[in-house]
Amino acid sequence: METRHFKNIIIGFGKAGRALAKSLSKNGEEALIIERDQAMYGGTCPNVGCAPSKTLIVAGQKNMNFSEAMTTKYKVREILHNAAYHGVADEALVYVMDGLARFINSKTVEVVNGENVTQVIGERIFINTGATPIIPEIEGIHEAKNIVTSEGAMELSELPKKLVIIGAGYIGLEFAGMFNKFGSEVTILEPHATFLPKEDEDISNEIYKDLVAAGVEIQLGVEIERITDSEVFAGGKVYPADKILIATGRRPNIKDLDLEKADVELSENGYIKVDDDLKTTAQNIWALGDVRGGGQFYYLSTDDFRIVNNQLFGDHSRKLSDRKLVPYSVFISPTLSRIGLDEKQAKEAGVNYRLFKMAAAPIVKAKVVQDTRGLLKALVDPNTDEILGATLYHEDSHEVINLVSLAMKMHTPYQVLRDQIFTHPTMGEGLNDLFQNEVK
Ligand SMILES: Cc1cc2nc3c(=O)[nH]c(=O)nc-3n(C[C@H](O)[C@H](O)[C@H](O)COP(=O)(O)OP(=O)(O)OC[C@H]3O[C@@H](n4cnc5c(N)ncnc54)[C@H](O)[C@@H]3O)c2cc1C
Ligand SMILES: NC(=O)c1ccc[n+]([C@@H]2O[C@H](COP(=O)([O-])OP(=O)(O)OC[C@H]3O[C@@H](n4cnc5c(N)ncnc54)[C@H](O)[C@@H]3O)[C@@H](O)[C@H]2O)c1
Repeated sequence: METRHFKNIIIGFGKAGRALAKSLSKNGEEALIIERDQAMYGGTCPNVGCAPSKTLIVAGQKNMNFSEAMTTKYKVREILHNAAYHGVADEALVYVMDGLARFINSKTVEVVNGENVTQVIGERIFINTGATPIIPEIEGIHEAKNIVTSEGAMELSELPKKLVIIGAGYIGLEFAGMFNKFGSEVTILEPHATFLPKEDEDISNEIYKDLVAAGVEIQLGVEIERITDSEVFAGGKVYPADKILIATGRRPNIKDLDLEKADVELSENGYIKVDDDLKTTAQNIWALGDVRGGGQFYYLSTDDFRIVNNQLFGDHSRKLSDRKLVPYSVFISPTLSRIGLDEKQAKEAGVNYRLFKMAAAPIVKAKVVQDTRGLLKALVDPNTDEILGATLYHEDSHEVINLVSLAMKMHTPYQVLRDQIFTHPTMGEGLNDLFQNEVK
């Protein structure tokens, strides 16, 4: 068996891994990046995650039909896939190896590619293997022919007439909105009795109302009993389906890694355990991105890269524990975006706050784009005037939330956003209005 030595080995071609490979090369160090599937060069986001799903969502909003949208998605995916691959593989000191990686010990990794097995020995090893859909144990799920995950749902050659989605999380809601826009009859089945339990009730009520008004059926508090090729039995009812999308969360890709051989331990929730430097329990091994838990977002994988890169080539000041504010956006229509505390959390934590709240309808840009749905909320610290959190449910909120996020990070008093000059007409101007609308 061939054995090769590299100073740095990266397992998985995810966002953090490819950014790190590039940086290592730019800093004069050799890096091997191992990927089990050539179609996944670049990882989940450009190939089967964020980018293709958002391309389809936007295509639907532009009133493309399903087939046109799919053609567009394939084009965008190819561009992003190639850019991700060449952005790394063309680096002078980066080597790409195809195959499934598994540990032999904490310095040695075996890479299996069909009949070929290569051993690679590395001084440092970085695990960036991402996550994969959870398929829950529901009777019939493994036999039923029309089951898809998010990946399969974005590869369909025909629009399903009736789509049943199991799970009302990020993927469930985004795909519900998307397929509904293309013309599918969509039903979401969710065992949790509360819709969007993490959000304030006034926000989740608005979203529920808008999805139902668009034609999405949402069944909450239903236990999924059984699945056949064309039906889902849940909560004592039968839901006919041409396709059944399983959107019940994603688990870390660790099954094939033989982590115990490298003394890499897992945390209680089953993700790779890391310290404040993203080091695992093995001193020469790090874990980055979805595989280590802590929020499955592209931008957190990017930020994990920044932490490790700062250790290797910076002043080692950047720590995981510094990451206190993480915004998120759910790409339904309109988009839900949030950062920091909402009212529910503030009350639970006994945090005093001033509440600012307004409907999206008065914002001029909302009228211009003829989408006046939505609600904006922000919490402000009564002592410091700093923003404690904001939930924005409106057109383009995924852009506006980044302004609020920056203001919070810079400890900017809310009056700055209230009085800021924004260009017109933009949804950002809504912040001028929001911070004048205190609820007393
Ligand atoms: C449908 C969908 C939509 C999403 N939308 C968004 C969004 O809008 N915004 C957002 O921020 N996030 C979104 N996400 C989440 C986002 O895609 C992930 O958080 C992010 O891509 C994780 O990247 P990563 O660096 O952890 O690894 P990944 O990009 O998942 O890469 C891991 C790579 O490792 C490879 N691999 C695994 N095991 C091995 C092994 N043993 N040997 C060799 N290679 C291996 C895999 O094939 C894969 O290419 C979405 C996810 C999905 C599924
Ligand atoms: N806009 C974005 O940033 C974006 C978009 C898509 C995905 N993602 C990432 O991908 C991850 C995975 O998304 P997801 O929607 O699969 O997971 P999720 O954790 O967001 O939602 C899973 C849903 O499935 C339900 N569920 C769990 N087990 C079930 C079962 N056995 N039967 C029926 N329902 C069940 C849960 O109650 C929950 O509502 C997200 O956590 C997110 O981090 C992000």
